[in-house]
Amino acid sequence: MGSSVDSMRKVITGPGGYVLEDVPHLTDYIPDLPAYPNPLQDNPAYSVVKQYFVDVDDTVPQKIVVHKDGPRGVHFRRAGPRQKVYFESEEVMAAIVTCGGLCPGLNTVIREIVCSLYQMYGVKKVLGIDMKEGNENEENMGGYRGFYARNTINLTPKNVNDIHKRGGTILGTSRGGHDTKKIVDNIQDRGINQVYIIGGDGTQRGASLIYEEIRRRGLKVAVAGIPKTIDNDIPIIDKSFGFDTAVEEAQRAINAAHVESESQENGIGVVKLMGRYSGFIAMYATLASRDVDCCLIPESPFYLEGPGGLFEFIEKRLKENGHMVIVIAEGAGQELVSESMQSMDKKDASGNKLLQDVGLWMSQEIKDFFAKHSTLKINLKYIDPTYMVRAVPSNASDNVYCTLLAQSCVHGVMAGYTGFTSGLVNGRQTYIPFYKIIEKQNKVVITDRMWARLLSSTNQPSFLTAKDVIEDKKDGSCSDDNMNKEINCIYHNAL
Ligand SMILES: Nc1ncnc2c1ncn2[C@@H]1O[C@H](COP(=O)(O)OP(=O)(O)O)[C@@H](O)[C@H]1O
Ligand SMILES: O=P(O)(O)OC[C@H]1O[C@](O)(COP(=O)(O)O)[C@@H](O)[C@@H]1O
Ligand SMILES: [Mg+2]
Repeated sequence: MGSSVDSMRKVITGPGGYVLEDVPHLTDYIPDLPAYPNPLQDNPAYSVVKQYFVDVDDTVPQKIVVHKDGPRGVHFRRAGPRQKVYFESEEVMAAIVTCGGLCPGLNTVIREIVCSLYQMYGVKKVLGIDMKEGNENEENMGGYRGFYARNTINLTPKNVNDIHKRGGTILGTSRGGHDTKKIVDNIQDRGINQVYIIGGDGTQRGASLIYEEIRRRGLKVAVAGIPKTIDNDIPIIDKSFGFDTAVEEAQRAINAAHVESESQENGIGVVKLMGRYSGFIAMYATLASRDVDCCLIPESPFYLEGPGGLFEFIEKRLKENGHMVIVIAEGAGQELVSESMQSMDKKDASGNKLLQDVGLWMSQEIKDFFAKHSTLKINLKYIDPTYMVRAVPSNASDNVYCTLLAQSCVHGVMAGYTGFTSGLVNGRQTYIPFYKIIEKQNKVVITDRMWARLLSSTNQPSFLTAKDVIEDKKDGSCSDDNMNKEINCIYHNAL
């Protein structure tokens, strides 16, 4: 076995091309840290479970589909309770923060972190980095800004008892305002030694900077992330929590579009769904619904006019069926909108591109085209349920998923791991180092099998020429990584 460690990466290699992308541990920079027996060994609920503690050498492969002659490949540390912990119950002062956009399941994760700390590890001090109510001052918003607002809420199993039944986050959230030094000063001032950060790709980037600064200062503070993204755009993990709920909620809008369109002559229902850079919600909602005739996502450029274009397809489908439903992800076709409207290059406080309303724009373009160039008299209804899919409470399967993510995260932190994100990889809970989570964004690969499944289910044009496909494959974007993710998404959705 070989190993290489720098301040960012801990990589262990083994026979047959085995690679472990390990996560940092507090003892990497505080060598004489005392360890204690895990209190779970005396917990009646767990002590009867054979092999409840995870073997330190257990790891989970990133790819489960491998060629018989291929290397064993990248692995991640398996999550779960360890024999030893590096925090005594009484010394723990934990903090939980939620950042970025909303996502179903945020409250479930908060609840389960609190309950796991209290009930499994006997911890009594858990703070929520909270939004101060009734004050419009920017300093008092939730998310990372909440660290400077000096506003915390004591979280106990009692006061989080039924929060998982509510959408949103009881702690509030925000975009922008990440100041690493100020945040770490605040963590130090308050005596916080465990930080649980729930958020998307931007949040995990921020969490990674916080971890690095804490390590630079040599503090005994563990930093852990729980990946949150409604868009499912975080790499490596099978899927993000709340995604199933969002897809389910999107069905309601698609159903409405279908009922509306079917009830009128040449009815067209247009539904806009979330997906700034990645079209996973639109793709899965389309595959689930079977009422959708055309799904448009940011990863698949499309065009309106001429042979093989959207207008031609709409006309054909209306002549065949008398009605149709189009699902469009909000990030799709942005270049077309910019061409025809004044280009808007604005960003939000976190630096995310602000989008123009492609659904509204496309609906108008379709109406104009049919008014001017077709004998068909269309009836178009535009449905925009974007925020509805993320403001709802998480469904049953997401609740279970959130619970396991939160428990895994707490076990990892108590065991002294830091600088990691808790994530599901090939159906197993793992610890993934921050740098792997933030190195790229997960996108739908339109030359992979899942998109082909969608195209064959809707029978829509691919808007791609053979030349585009060859160039896309040359780019290497047809990755095995994504293939694995898709296989797993199907597997989990099927459960
Ligand atoms: N590159 C970055 N470095 C540090 N903090 C970041 C970075 N990108 C985003 N953040 C912070 O993370 C928080 C959430 O980011 P945002 O992009 O809005 O949502 P999400 O985490 O869901 O992607 C914001 O407070 C933002 O300032
Ligand atoms: O209007 P807001 O709150 O900025 O949120 C809109 C955006 O949030 C998203 O849901 C993604 O947000 P996150 O990266 O925070 O998960 C996008 O799909 C959408 O464009
Ligand atoms: Mg994001």
